[in-house]
Amino acid sequence: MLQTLTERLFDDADRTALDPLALFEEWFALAQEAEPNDPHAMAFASVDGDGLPDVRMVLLNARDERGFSFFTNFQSTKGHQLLDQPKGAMVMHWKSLRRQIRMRGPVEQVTPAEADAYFASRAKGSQIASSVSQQSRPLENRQTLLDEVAQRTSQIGEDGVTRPPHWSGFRLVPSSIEFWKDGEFRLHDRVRFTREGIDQPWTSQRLYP
Ligand SMILES: Cc1cc2nc3c(=O)[nH]c(=O)nc-3n(C[C@H](O)[C@H](O)[C@H](O)COP(=O)(O)O)c2cc1C
Ligand SMILES: Cc1ncc(COP(=O)(O)O)c(CN)c1O
Repeated sequence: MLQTLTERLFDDADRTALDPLALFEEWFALAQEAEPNDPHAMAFASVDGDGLPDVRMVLLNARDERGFSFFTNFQSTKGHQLLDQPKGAMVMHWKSLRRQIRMRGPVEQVTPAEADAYFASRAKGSQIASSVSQQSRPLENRQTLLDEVAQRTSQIGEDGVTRPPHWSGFRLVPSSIEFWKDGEFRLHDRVRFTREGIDQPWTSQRLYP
């Protein structure tokens, strides 16, 4: 009988040839079926200049062998933190599945072409919001934001919205990926994959829960 990747993941006799990115896809597909909303939401942690961690939710965008990306304002708090210290960690927790995936690693910027392509695919309202929002900076009141959006909307008219140069994507290049699945009486299953670099092989290890 054909085993799922997850069955092989937690089968201690047979884990060697497993690709954590393929496992991610298996779990993410289940999450897309089961989660009531935002299966692609992830908490993303960065550190500030004092080494104090910071964390917020973002939406996972593209993912491939290069890493896992999300889009944001590079002038936001997280933008400054990640430009200054390009490393991060993320966690996705799917309550409906009782499963968690964590990753850590260096962070790089997506290419301008990738950012342009994704920005162009977004709803015009979201494009305008991203071009107006001075994300993470003080806002006097909500009406100010609404006025700025209205002004930009009438300026743009029927034209397309150009991606602001400070709105782009960060890509987490995982050096570790951990899979966690809920078990009875807290006897959860955990397996962590690590690698020395992006072109190095993954090795895996079961961990105490
Ligand atoms: C489910 C969810 C998804 C979010 N996705 C994003 C996102 O993809 N990009 C983004 O910039 N902010 C996103 N936000 C808002 C961030 O959590 C955060 O408030 C904002 O980016 C400012 O963070 P910062 O001050 O640490 O830079 C999301 C919030 C939630 C609750
Ligand atoms: C401020 C902000 N920017 C970007 C995003 C990503 O969403 P999308 O690119 O799908 O509009 C979100 C999602 N909640 C957001 O809140």
